[in-house]
Amino acid sequence: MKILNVDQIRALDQATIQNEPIAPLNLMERAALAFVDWFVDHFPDTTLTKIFCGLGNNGGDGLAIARLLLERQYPVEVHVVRYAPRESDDFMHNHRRLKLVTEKVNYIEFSRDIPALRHNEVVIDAILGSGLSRPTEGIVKSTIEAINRAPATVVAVDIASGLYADQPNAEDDVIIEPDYTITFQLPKLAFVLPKNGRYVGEWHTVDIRLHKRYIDLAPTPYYFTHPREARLLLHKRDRYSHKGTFGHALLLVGSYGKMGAAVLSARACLRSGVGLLTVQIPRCGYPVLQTAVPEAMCRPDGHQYVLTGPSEVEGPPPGDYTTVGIGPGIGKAPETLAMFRELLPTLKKPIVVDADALNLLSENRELLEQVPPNSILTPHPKEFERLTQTWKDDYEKLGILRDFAKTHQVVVVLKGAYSAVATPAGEIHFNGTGNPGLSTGGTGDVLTGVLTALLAQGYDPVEAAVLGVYAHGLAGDRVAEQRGPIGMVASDVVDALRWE
Ligand SMILES: NC(=O)C1=CN([C@@H]2O[C@H](COP(=O)(O)OP(=O)(O)OC[C@H]3O[C@@H](n4cnc5c(N)ncnc54)[C@H](O)[C@@H]3O)[C@@H](O)[C@H]2O)[C@@H](O)CC1
Ligand SMILES: Nc1ncnc2c1ncn2[C@@H]1O[C@H](COP(=O)(O)OP(=O)(O)O)[C@@H](O)[C@H]1O
Ligand SMILES: [K+]
Repeated sequence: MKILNVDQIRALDQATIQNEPIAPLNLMERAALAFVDWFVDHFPDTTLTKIFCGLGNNGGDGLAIARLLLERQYPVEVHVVRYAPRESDDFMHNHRRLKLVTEKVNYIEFSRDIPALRHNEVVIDAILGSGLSRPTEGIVKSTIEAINRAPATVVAVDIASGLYADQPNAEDDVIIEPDYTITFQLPKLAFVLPKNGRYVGEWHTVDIRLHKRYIDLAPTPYYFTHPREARLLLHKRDRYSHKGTFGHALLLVGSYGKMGAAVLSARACLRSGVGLLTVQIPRCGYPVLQTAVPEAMCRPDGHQYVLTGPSEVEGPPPGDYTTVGIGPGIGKAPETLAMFRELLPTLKKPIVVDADALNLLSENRELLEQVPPNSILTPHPKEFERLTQTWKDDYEKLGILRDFAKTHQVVVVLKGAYSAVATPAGEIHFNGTGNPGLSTGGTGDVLTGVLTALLAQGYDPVEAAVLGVYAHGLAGDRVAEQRGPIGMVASDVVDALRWE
């Protein structure tokens, strides 16, 4: 699903109006109806609903929503924040329509006009939408502050008032802090950026049938992975397949004290459909791995505690495996760096690079050029900062991320809430699965195993990253559903992986 910028959203509205064709007022009615359909599914008709409207089209939406809820017998109060002398045309039309249904429309010009808000009430925020062009001030700002102080549940129409859809806000901007944002047709870039968490809440898109052809043709580097899109990436298994069909992966993982990372990545790799798995671990990990992961073959390293490369047992060179996953738990010993330095030029196919292997790249930047093209790098923000530079805001970070993936021709999974998969072509795919329960040691090692398995099965690296990140997050969501997010451990995530 595409993420478009504000200019494109405006053009998309116009394209819909001209090509469908549909009158602007009817498009607003359709938007209001879609919002109301969601709203009545979530709040009973006894909910006292206070709708705050601005004077633009977001306010127009709010007035239409008020009328539609009144028709459905909801107890509704309308409060228009009168911050300017002029209203938009569609605001005026909806104002007239609303007046046919109720005489009671309140106007907020001064702070004393702001109504009291209680915990069992719902506030609908329709003050400002995607037309925001400057920081909130005056009575708009005071109203937003009052809403944010109140214990009521807040639902934002399209986007929280005061939040820019596609550019950074200033630290001191006053912005609605909604519980929910119900947005029209496509998500906004602002919704998936860490700084904005409290200005978005739980967000949902509602379909208002905007012009499909315009959306299909609109150029954008930003995408949000819809569950349907993720499922389409999944390869079907042939009836006559055999274990050779699904690749032979080599994981280079673990060190003394961090053998858990090796076990987690190996188990996740097996649970993600790899045909055969060999794991090279320092000698001290041999009994651990053979016991915890009997399905994997083991290549004990010549070194007792860290990876050095040469193995005690015969085996093909790493370049002969279908793919290699390296990093979880390996540490940064000089011997391990030497191994990494020797290994990289021998690899020709895409690999997965995580954790300390990424830190080795940051500290030895010349190695970056040796990483096979289209490899998948999976940094968390700190690791990514070490690989690149600091950023002043989330938007600058996205620019750095796109540049890095393009310059080095790699796929980068920047992990966290809404993990971002950056492609060598400069696109970014945001992932919506996962929850804060995943913020616990080892879940990243699980992701490395997942991605290594997908590469081994012949997935295109971008598709592997998008699908793997999606499935990993979904596994976390299954665990959260069953036992709650707090106390989830990485092994639970492995067990909850499903490929269907
Ligand atoms: N155009 C369309 O066909 C549709 C638009 N829709 C709604 O329209 C909204 C966008 O409407 P608008 O473009 O009118 O935008 P807004 O409703 O955000 O209002 C913009 C107006 O407010 C002013 N303004 C901007 N920042 C301000 C601030 N900080 N303080 C005070 N005034 C400020 C602007 O100068 C402009 O006059 C969307 O968010 C959505 O809710 C929906 O009805 C769907 C269809
Ligand atoms: N709040 C969150 N919401 C969704 N996913 C999260 C959240 N916090 C962490 N994750 C996911 O958990 C994983 C953590 O990886 P990482 O930081 O490398 O952990 P570790 O190094 O301990 O294995 C990543 O896949 C990340 O996207
Ligand atoms: K709003």
